[in-house]
Amino acid sequence: MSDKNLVQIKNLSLTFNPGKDKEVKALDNITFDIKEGEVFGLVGESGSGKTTLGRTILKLYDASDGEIDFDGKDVRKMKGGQLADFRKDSQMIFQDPQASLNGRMKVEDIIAEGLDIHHMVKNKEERHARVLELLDLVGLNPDHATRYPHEFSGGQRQRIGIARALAVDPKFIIADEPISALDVSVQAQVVNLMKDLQKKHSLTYLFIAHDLSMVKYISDRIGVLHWGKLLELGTADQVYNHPLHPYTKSLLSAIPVPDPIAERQQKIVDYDPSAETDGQVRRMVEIEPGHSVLATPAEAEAYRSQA
Ligand SMILES: Nc1ncnc2c1ncn2[C@@H]1O[C@H](COP(=O)(O)OP(=O)(O)OP(=O)(O)O)[C@@H](O)[C@H]1O
Repeated sequence: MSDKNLVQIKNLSLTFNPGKDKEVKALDNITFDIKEGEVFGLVGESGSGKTTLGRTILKLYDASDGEIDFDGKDVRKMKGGQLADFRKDSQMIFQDPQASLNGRMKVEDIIAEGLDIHHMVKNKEERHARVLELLDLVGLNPDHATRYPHEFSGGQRQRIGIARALAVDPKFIIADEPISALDVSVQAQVVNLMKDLQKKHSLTYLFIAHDLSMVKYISDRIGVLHWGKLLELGTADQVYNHPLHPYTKSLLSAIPVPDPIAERQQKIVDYDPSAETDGQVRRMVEIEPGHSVLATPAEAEAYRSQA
């Protein structure tokens, strides 16, 4: 991992349907950065704003406020050639490979779509050779190129999604719950593959999940999102093994324990979110090096004595 920030997000907010009945503050003043070559895990329960954050970083949604920089360039202002380069450099892997792969297209054409759009191959032979290379990279066979998505298992389909994302040599990948729809038995394989590819190709990931256990394994740092706010940010070890915010503690306590005896003793920590709406101003405060929590000055003091 380098010291350079590839992605910098500052005071990012997005309100859907502003001023209307259905107004939702999906992102609320979020600030963090992702270093080049880093795996940044983003966790939070359903509706916390994870997908919205990913899509806003990729300029698929327009932010209401704040800054997004990618490789030193202002994403919100990108257009023309600069936007086209950004669309190539940043790719997405989706939760449900069944829904995100066009069922009427052969695997070869699915994987090569980005190559065609960005004019990255000169002819059919080069295109085919690149597809075979990508299939091999994600652990699939050359004869899979001529098949359709429905002929594959969930894990294999996600490998196709990964090959499609990697085809255009991206720098940054947002993986939006890439293993949630898969059988538990293949989840680890897909995470391992993603980890290997990240190292091999010096990729930077934003890895989104609702469960801390998988994110902990793949991430360098983890951010915890709730109701559109980043509540805690730290290294995977800090957040997973030494959580500070009560919401993070609650999330951790809900992770299923595979040992039946331990499970009987497992105590779910309830979270009372009323503090989030008490009208007090909270900022991200660094409690120990690299470990920050959204807190009032008084709460920060309490966290400090706890850490
Ligand atoms: N296009 C949209 N228009 C209006 N509201 C939206 C839109 N997309 C998301 N929201 C709302 O924004 C909030 C955040 O949703 P988002 O999908 O980002 O959460 P999430 O953490 O990704 O959840 P999940 O894990 O279920 O995908 C939710 O209250 C959701 O209803």
